[in-house]
Amino acid sequence: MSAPTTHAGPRRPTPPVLLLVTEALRTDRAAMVGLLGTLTVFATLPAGLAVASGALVGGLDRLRALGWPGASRQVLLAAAGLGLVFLAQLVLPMVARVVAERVGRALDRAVSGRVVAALAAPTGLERLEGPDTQELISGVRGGLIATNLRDAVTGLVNIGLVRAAATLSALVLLGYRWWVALGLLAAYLVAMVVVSRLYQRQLVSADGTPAGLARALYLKSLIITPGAAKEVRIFGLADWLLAGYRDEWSRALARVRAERSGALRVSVVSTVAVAAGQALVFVPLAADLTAGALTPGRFTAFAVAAVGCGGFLLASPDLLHIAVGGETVRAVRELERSSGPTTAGTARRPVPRAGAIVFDGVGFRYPGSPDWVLRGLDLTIEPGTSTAVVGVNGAGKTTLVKLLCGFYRPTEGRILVGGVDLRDLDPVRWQRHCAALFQDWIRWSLPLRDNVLLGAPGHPAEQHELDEVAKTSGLDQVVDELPAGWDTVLSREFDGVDLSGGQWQRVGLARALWATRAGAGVLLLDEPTSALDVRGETELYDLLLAAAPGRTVVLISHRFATVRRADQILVLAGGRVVERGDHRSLMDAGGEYAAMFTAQARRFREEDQA
Ligand SMILES: Nc1ncnc2c1ncn2[C@@H]1O[C@H](COP(=O)(O)OP(=O)(O)OP(=O)(O)O)[C@@H](O)[C@H]1O
Repeated sequence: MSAPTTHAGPRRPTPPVLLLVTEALRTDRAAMVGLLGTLTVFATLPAGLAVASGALVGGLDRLRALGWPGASRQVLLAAAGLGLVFLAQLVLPMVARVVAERVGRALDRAVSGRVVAALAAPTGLERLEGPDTQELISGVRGGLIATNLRDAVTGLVNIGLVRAAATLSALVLLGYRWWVALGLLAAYLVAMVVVSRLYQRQLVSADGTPAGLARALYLKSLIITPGAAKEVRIFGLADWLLAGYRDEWSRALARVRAERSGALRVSVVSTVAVAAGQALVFVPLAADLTAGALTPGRFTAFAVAAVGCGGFLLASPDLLHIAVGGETVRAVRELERSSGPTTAGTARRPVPRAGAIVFDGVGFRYPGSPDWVLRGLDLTIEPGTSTAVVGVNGAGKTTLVKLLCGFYRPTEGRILVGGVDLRDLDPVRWQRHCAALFQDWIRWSLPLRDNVLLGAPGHPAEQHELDEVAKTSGLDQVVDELPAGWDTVLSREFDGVDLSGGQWQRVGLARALWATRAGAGVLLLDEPTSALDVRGETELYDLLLAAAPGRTVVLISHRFATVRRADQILVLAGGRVVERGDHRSLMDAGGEYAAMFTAQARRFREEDQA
């Protein structure tokens, strides 16, 4: 049953100004209230200017008629008022801009932190890989959010200052002739709508720009990234990367630039048209002055008010900054909304201590992809046993592990853990229960000790336990050779050392093992030892199994010498398990496994003989 509809049409999106003001108030209420107060005071200044200059001219008029000291009080008061207004007009915008800068920076920090928190919160990867999220991530990483929000808050203040002042000036004109004030206001409103539309169009044309800019910056960064340095040199990629960077950069900005020049033309035309309207106000004013219907003082007050209305004409980039900042806030709110249910959903059952892992008719397509990676997948992994998964490249082995970790939900079918659907388990506890080493595990630029301990942050680190883990993963020799042992930073970038591929793999294994020590019951290894020689890998696997008694181990490997030791071997093809059994039974069956094993064994024999 679908949820009852609460409104007839799509809801109007909240205007960017409102979004920015509410977020800014949430971030730094005191500064924002001060800012709004400053704006309110500033808004009265042009009206004050009109009144004070009118009073001064009127006073001078009286002075001519009455002389000193009869009109002196009015003249002096008006002059003092005028001076105060000028001073405030000078000081208040400066104060407002400084406060706006502070609020903008605070907002930027808060929003960037919220994006990171929202991205880190979900246990699944779907949201993280979505194109909208990618754009936000590009924005956070490239510092674009920082610029967006700071410029938007400053823009709010700039526009707020002039618009508020212009509105009060228009109100002063009401005291002259209501139809003049309203006519002028109507003309300005039309111009404002036209200009806002133009900026909105610019915003639409900027859609996708952050992603384009991020691609460009990525290409440029490759030229100076140590990790890419070898290939950049050996294949002579520097020129190609630089050209690609320039190309992506200008393509990303091409539409924005084209739109910007169009916008400039139209805003100039609308500004001139409205300025002409404003000038027309001086016709009745002059006529009334000449006819004696207006005193020189009142004429001056209204003339100054008419000029003060010019703030409406402002078609500045601030409007674009406000629109962009508003969109950023909207996107962040949307991200937070969509991240919420994944973490705080209904799935709260504790992880069963015992019981098999069962894939029951599991089918899976990656979000947005029409292709089934797995379909009709049935398999059982008994607790405390080892299972090896084999299959050709792209068969879906890693995908199977990712589903098991709860990074994605099956498109169809279900995964049961001790009889409980994975969807109903507490996702965070389940992920802590799985220790995994993926093909692309992280090489933290941190001391070796942290590289291992991060397998279970917060778990008390006893040195003898760390040493045992190092022994099991073959890391002990590496520790002995490192200049500062466990405290050696594993990165040259941070004044440390770098390890070989095989040594790094042992670090990764030690991390996964540390997680099992901390209580993880399932050990998932996705080609964890591909950089080791065959003998090293086989020995290591034996050690691992011995070091993780009672743990459920799932191993993905293309090395059959290792695979053969598993209690159960699954052959994956066409998205399903096509063969299962232990090494002996699969060899006896003479199927795909036997063929792959024999081919690999023959190759190794030939290599040995050679
Ligand atoms: N994040 C993703 N989004 C869309 N498709 C993906 C994603 N990750 C993997 N795939 C696709 O899913 C299929 C299975 O990939 P998977 O990595 O599970 O294969 P594999 O058996 O582990 O391969 P290999 O032996 O090469 O590691 C491939 O066609 C791959 O392109």
